[in-house]
Amino acid sequence: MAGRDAMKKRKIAVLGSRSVGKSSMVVQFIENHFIESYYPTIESTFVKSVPYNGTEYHCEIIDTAGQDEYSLLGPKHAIGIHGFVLVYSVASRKSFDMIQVIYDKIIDFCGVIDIPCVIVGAKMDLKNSRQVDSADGERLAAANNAAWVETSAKDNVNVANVFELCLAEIEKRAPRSQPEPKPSNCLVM
Ligand SMILES: Nc1nc2c(ncn2[C@@H]2O[C@H](COP(=O)(O)OP(=O)(O)OP(=O)(O)O)[C@@H](O)[C@H]2O)c(=O)[nH]1
Repeated sequence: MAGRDAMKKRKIAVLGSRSVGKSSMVVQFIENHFIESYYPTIESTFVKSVPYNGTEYHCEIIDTAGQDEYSLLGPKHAIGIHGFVLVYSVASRKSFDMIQVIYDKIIDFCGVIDIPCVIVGAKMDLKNSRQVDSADGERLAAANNAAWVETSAKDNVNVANVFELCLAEIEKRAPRSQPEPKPSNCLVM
């Protein structure tokens, strides 16, 4: 009999400052094209079956509205999230600085010390306007026990890796004896 493992469900929330490229990254992953224009997101949910490590994962990817330091985590918005993708633009130091702020809000809200998380340096094609070195991104991820990758939705570089890394972070924390990891019950709005 095909068990639950044949199609595991995973909810992934994509968070970060405004205009860092969250929607473009998700749309490139789901629909394989790049959005040139900027349309601020309210919230969109996408689904995709993602093969990882010999298993098909039914991923629900929640593309959230851009965050700032005043955005609040509200219990009314809390839903079961298994993994977090925190996105900054390599061309915006401010968006990079927001990553720790968002990370800490999630940790505080969930009352945990560690979450399955991938930190993403988006827009790596913008070589001439880079404000964040790769080494800074790697250091931030290491300090927070998170995975890290740089991407370009425009050139479709490393976009699929983001979601594979996120599944890896989720699965790393899932006890082998239990079929489903406990959702972290958090969503930053
Ligand atoms: N050069 C370049 N531009 C990008 C890339 N990804 C996104 N952009 C552009 O950046 C702008 C913002 O992209 P969005 O994907 O809408 O950003 P967002 O983070 O979803 O924005 P919010 O909805 O406000 O949170 C758009 O004009 C995109 O075309 C990329 O990889 N390279």
